[in-house]
Amino acid sequence: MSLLLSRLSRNLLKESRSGVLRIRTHPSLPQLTSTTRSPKSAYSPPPTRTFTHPSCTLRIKMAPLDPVPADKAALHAHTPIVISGPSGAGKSTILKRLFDDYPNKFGFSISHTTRGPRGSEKDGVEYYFVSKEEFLALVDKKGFVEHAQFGGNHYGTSVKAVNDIAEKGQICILDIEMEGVKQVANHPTFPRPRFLFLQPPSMGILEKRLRSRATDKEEAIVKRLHQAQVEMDFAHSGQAPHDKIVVNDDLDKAYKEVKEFIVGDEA
Ligand SMILES: Nc1ncnc2c1ncn2[C@@H]1O[C@H](COP(=O)(O)OP(=O)(O)OP(=O)(O)O)[C@@H](O)[C@H]1O
Repeated sequence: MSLLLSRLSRNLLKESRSGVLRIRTHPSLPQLTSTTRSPKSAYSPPPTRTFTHPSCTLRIKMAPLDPVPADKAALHAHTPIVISGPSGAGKSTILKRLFDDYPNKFGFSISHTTRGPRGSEKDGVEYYFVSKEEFLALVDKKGFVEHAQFGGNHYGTSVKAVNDIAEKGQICILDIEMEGVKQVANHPTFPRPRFLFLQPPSMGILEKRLRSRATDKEEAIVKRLHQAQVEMDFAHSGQAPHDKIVVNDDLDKAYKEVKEFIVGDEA
């Protein structure tokens, strides 16, 4: 029986890696029969597979790795760009210029959230509004390229939402913070995007810009500066996936560098 179990676990390992069930038993072993209880919807818990052998019954929860397949051809043709950098580094300023210069070339993916809609927000427009159970089921299925929890609510960028942009023939721009960057870089199936880090010239200049932006209270500025140092340390740690670091000192110069990185020959 232990031989049977070890064969089963080896085969199940193969299945969980490939997402395809392959049960190959040794000819000397009794035939195994299996049945699957399928999930009711895309967000339901994973199916259960029951293996029956004359001496025992094995019930295993299947958790396929890639139930939300990435459209690799579209993502290759329109490779998403992950832009990150400390708050106040100038990401929005530079992206706005880029979108103005290249209307229709870029798209932002629609995120999922477990928070309720506010005001006139509509499902599938500002966000996909889902329940916590639906969100966590998608997390289990590796359906998010990155996700996080803020203020008791979950937020995430789904593989499908990024696919949708690439399938429309646009480059998806993901403006995300450090933990999200790590998740995207380590996603088991999502094709590697291109990573750009926007860096302020110095912490002193970043502080000045945050203060003159005048959108935050003192406490928030102190928090942002602390986090900025963490992000800068990560960016220069040798562990970061960044393909390019642009220092945003002179805005025109920084924009030119970002543009060249993102649109290449078209710049
Ligand atoms: N090169 C630059 N020189 C001077 N000021 C700049 C430069 N780049 C951006 N700024 C200013 O710095 C402030 C912060 O920029 P911005 O809001 O684009 O940063 P951000 O990285 O998008 O921040 P957040 O992550 O908080 O959204 C803005 O007031 C912007 O006008």
